Amino acid sequence: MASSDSDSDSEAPPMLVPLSRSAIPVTLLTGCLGAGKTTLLSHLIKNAPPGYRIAVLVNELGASEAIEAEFYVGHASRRNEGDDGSGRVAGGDAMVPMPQSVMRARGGADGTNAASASSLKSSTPDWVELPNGCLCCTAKSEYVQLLENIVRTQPGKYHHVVVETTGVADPGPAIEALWTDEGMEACVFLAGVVTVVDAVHLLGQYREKRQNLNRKRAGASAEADEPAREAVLQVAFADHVIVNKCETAGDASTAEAEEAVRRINSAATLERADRCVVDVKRLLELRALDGDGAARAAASASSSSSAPGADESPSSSAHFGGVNTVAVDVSGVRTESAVRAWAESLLWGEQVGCEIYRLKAVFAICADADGVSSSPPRRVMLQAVGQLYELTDGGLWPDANLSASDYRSRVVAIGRRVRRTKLLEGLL
Ligand SMILES: Nc1nc2c(ncn2[C@@H]2O[C@H](COP(=O)(O)OP(=O)(O)OP(=O)(O)O)[C@@H](O)[C@H]2O)c(=O)[nH]1
Repeated sequence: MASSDSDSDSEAPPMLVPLSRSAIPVTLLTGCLGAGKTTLLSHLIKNAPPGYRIAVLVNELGASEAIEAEFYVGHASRRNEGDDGSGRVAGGDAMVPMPQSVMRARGGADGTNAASASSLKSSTPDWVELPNGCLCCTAKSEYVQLLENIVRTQPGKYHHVVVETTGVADPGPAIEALWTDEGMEACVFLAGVVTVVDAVHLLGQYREKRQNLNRKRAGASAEADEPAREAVLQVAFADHVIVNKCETAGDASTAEAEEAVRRINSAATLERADRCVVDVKRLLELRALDGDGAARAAASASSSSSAPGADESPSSSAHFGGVNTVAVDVSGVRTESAVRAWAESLLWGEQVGCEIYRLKAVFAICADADGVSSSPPRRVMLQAVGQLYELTDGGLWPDANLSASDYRSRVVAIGRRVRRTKLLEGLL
């Protein structure tokens, strides 16, 4: 319905309708303190295609009880106007994030900050109010609403949203919130999880974890190993990992860091970088959470994670709190009901003995949930994040002339204490 709030509105030119009304991708950016997340944001914003506007939401857990929330808005087009959008970003060792366009608020006790919000609103149209609260544990609904605000109140303004989680966050709840909120599906979708790791310090963080575990066994506090635990989780939940600071780390340490990433999560794509100079197009076009993303990840999980016995090797995951990747291939066709029963038992069962963070699979399905059979079978992709899962129909299996036993389904699981035998239960 047309709005006629004021005379000025009626005289204004009609609002431009975005060329594409499709949902806006949201990329979740994680990584340990100092790994290079801000450096990556700066690189993304400066090198996005002209006119491609990225809203960046930063949520940090401060040293005190107070939560600091910031909202940056990147203007990719400024680089074409002789201004990189920051005034201070380019050059030098100290990378400073988009300071000209930073808006900051500290929420009040009631979760709002009306006074500063209104003064900021008057000075900039880019203000979005962020209630107080931690993105990853208490502010799920506010976080979702904020993203809705960014997209719905300024239609057509942004082409992409990047949410940077705090440097010590477990990204699981944030991913689940984004992936599941039905109200958001109309205007935004989770495009993928990008994790920046520091090639110089990654292995040190994991070694620290082992030391902390030893200390814990000797009676130290349970919180002692939290940062390292989160470092492992950030890699485990990733769809794309940027191994940063490679030049400083040198070839040997970089290779070791890559090997560590692969052992935790061999389904994620991996990219080396210095100062997070990465392929911007690849990052902006990441679509990891759809059916095709599941198929790509399942196909590319390294063969080492599918080797029988690899999951039982003490060295495979001991350094990483038992977090590993296991890939299995199974032949034959299955019904959708059987696949759902298998997934629910694995993800929801109380006696499973493992904890699944991400699950990606491609199945040959001979009958849908209503029992309607298909010959050739259908290609159905499965994605799971934590306890949530989704099946996506990929159409008829491309090769129609196989005998039933020649269809090969593939499952890749990333989690804690994942075992081949456990994945295969209910599939064979
Ligand atoms: N030597 C080197 N330093 C880098 C590289 N990338 C980033 N840095 C520096 O590392 C420091 C941390 O980088 P940031 O981008 O602020 O890291 P961050 O992940 O945003 O850090 P937090 O916000 O504290 O979590 C900065 O001083 C960067 O300039 C790199 O490839 N090599």
